[in-house]
Parts: sequence; structure tokens; C-alpha cells
Amino acid sequence: MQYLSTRGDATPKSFSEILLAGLAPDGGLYLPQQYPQVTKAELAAWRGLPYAELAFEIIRKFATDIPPADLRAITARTYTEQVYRTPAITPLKTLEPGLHILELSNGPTLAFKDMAMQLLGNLFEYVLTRAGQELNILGATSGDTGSSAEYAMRGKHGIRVFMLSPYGKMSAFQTAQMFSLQDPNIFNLAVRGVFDDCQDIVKAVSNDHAFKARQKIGTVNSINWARVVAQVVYYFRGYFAATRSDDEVVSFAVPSGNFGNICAGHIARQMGLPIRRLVLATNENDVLDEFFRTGVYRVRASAETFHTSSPSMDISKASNFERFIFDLCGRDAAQVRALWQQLEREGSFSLAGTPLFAEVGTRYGFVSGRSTHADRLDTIRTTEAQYGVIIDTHTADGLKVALEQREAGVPMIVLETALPAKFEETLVEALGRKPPRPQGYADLETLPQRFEVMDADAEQIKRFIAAHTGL
Ligand SMILES: Cc1ncc(COP(=O)(O)O)c(C=O)c1O
Ligand SMILES: N[C@@H](CCOP(=O)(O)O)C(=O)O
Repeated sequence: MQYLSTRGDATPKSFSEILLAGLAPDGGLYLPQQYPQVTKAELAAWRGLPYAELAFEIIRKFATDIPPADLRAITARTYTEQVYRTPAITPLKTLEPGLHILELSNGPTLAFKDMAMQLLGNLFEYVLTRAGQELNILGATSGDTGSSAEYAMRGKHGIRVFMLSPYGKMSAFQTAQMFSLQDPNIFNLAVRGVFDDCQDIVKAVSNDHAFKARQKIGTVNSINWARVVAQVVYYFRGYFAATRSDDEVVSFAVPSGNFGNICAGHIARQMGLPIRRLVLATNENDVLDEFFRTGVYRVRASAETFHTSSPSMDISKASNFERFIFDLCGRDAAQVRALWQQLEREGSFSLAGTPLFAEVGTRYGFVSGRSTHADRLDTIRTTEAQYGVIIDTHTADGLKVALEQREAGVPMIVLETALPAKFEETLVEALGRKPPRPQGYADLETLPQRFEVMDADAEQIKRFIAAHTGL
């Protein structure tokens, strides 16, 4: 399997090459030359597999340059009960017949990011050891990618993590989870700005090809294809858990920000998984909902990006959206380049009224909705009252929109993206009491914290990286 860029660079690249490269040199995102198709026989054979085996079967279709025995060993050591605190890895919780929550937050940092990031850590280690290389990871986080990357990479030989986060905008738990790490290979840089400023810096640094090569810069955000492909696995897993036969269809509701999670659902659907609808849910930062309702994609400036009670979704420029638009445009890289140039110039583009936009729903199954602070409080309260289940603020956004888009006879699976303990402040507002905290996380906020505060300035960040790598 070879990879190409959404902006047109078609120099064939292997999985291991793009794993280390992150962003393509032309500024685009990598995608496989074609999506592997899953046969009926494979689907039937995969239904009863343990998570690690299912992950192996799916990822081997994409990571064809990793010997199967090695890949199987990597997935086996990643997806364990020890790491995810449950043998099912991603249990399905049924709220009522036909309405489910897929638990994805049982990993070390209590968010769905661990599902892919734990694998990424092991893949990096494997590929770097094989090549005798080191890697300096530059990442951007709105709260969950950062801690999951740091937990996956801490203490790993030959890897350093430089993580940019929006200063003062994460929950107290998220902040403490990241900033309390004292490992010498972890650097937390709190940027005066929003997540999009951090993500712009990651892209600017990646687009400085000389710096990227000299400093051996890699990425852990979902611009890295390996993140997305690891997320494809749980769509299959959720489908098998919610159905009895492969003739059934299901819909997934996905709380969305950077479009990575739902992009994985799009890929699972393209591979042949019987998904009817991909229901995209945003918070008040509703750029993506606006696109899926109207065909207009209008990114917002930092000053127009709200700080909400589902802060991990406070994103107004969704990286992975480019991957979907590439597919929507029939993989015409010239058209994608032109749209992104227009976005750069004018801050928006529109596909409204075009045959392409009609296909967003009819061919690709996307529908969308948005949720506000009041909606989220209401959904958290109702879910607790009706089902005795406490959900986090992001999952609440997903559930709220799922209920609006639910169809009779089609099971709806809401992807849980974090545990409520990470967003205690809002949970107390909704329920009048603190949500349960898994064992081992008590007093997290009292630990000493280590971080640097910086301006949203790519040059300043580059100087910091160079000073700490010695390269
Ligand atoms: C808790 C939580 N929910 C939802 C999202 C949105 O996911 P995505 O950015 O993949 O759309 C994120 C971050 O990305 C998150 O951390
Ligand atoms: N919500 C994310 C933002 C980064 O998204 P990613 O999936 O591209 O890494 C976060 O919590 O950091």
C-alpha cells in the first residue's frame, strides 16, 4: 500500500515513511492510494475477534511494509486489559434498545485519544529502532491529544515530545494531567492563543523543510495518518457489538473538532463497513456543522473561537476535513489545492448548490448538528436520570445530536470521547456533585506542574526546540 498527498504530491510513500513524516512536503495530508475493501467473508471472520486481533487484521491492510508477525506483536502488546482496564477494550453500553455508547476512554488518560496513541507510541519505537533514528514530536492539543501522546511516549528511547496547548483553556484535570509530567523527554509549551494557533504553528514548523529535517520533527496529531487508521478499528468493533448479522446497518454519532475521529468513520465506510449515517456533532464552534448543513466552509479567527464547556472541541480549522474533501472531489488534488488557496485568501469556500455537495449526504452519509452549553447540561442530566449513566461534556454533544438524527430500525452508536472526571467543573454544574474518578487519579491537580508559557510565534517555538534537542 502506497500513500499520496491531498495536495498532489504522488511520490509513492510507504506506511513507515508517512508515519515519521506526518504532514506531506506540499502541505497536504497523506491518504492511501486506494481504500482496501473488506469482503463479506472477512467481515464474518472478524466478528468474534479480540480487539488486538481485529486491529491487526485492519491495520495490516494499510501498513503493508511492516512484516505481519511484527505488526501482530505490536497490536497484541498495545491493546491489553492492563492498558485499557477492561478485557473488551471498547465495551458497548446500551442505554436503551437501538441506542448505545461505545466506550473509548478506558485508556491511561481517560479519553478516546489513547485508542490510537498507545499504538502510535509502539509503532514509533519499532520503526525508529529499525531505522536507528530519533524523533522530535511537535504536537498541538486542546486538552486530550497532549496528555495521551505524553503518556504514550514518556520514557521512550529516542523520542522527545514538544506539546503546544492553549494557555488557560483546558480543564483543571487536563492541565494537571499534562503539566504534572516530569519526564525529561516531555516539554509542555502553553501558548497564548487557541488550539488553532497551536495547530497553525505545528503546520508552519512542518512546512519549514530544512528545520523539519534537521530537527527530525514528527507529529502525533491526526494529521498523522497512523492516528486515523488506528481509529478505524473501533468502528468495526462498535458495529460488531451492536449487531447480530453483517446484513444490518448502524449509524455512528461523533463529537467532532479536528474531524479526525469521524474521518476514521468515513474510511471504515469506504472500506465497506455497513454504516448508514455518520452524524457529526459540534459544540458552539460550529464550522463543521455549518458546512454539512449549508455547503459553506468558513473557518473562524482565534477571536471568534469560543471557549466552551466541551473545550477539546474548541476548534475552528479542522485539519482532517481536507482528507474528506479530497475524496468528495473525486481525489482531484488540483481542486483541493484551489479550495485551500481560496480558504487562505478569503477565509471560506462554498460548495453550496453543487452536485458535489449533494453527495455529502446521499453518497457519503454525513449529517450534522450542534450543541450548546445548555444542551450539554440538559443531556448530562437526562442521561443520568433516565439511564443512570454519567457522560462527559463532549459525549453529551454527540448524544444530543444523535437523538435528533436517530432513525427507526437503525441502531445509533454514540462514540464516547472522554470520561466525565476530566470535566468535573461542568459535571458539578449539571449534577450538583463530582463525577466518579477512576482509581489512581485522586489529587492529580495538587501535583507540581512543569510548563513554559509562550506567544503564538512559530520562530520562538523553533528556537525552544533547537535549544532542547541540541541538533
Ligand atoms: C474529548 C474529545 N472529544 C471530541 C474531540 C473531537 O475529535 P476530533 O478532533 O477527532 O474531531 C476531541 C479532540 O479531538 C476530544 O478530545
Ligand atoms: N481535541 C484534540 C485536538 C487535536 O486533535 P487531533 O485528533 O488532531 O490530535 C485534543 O484534545 O488535543
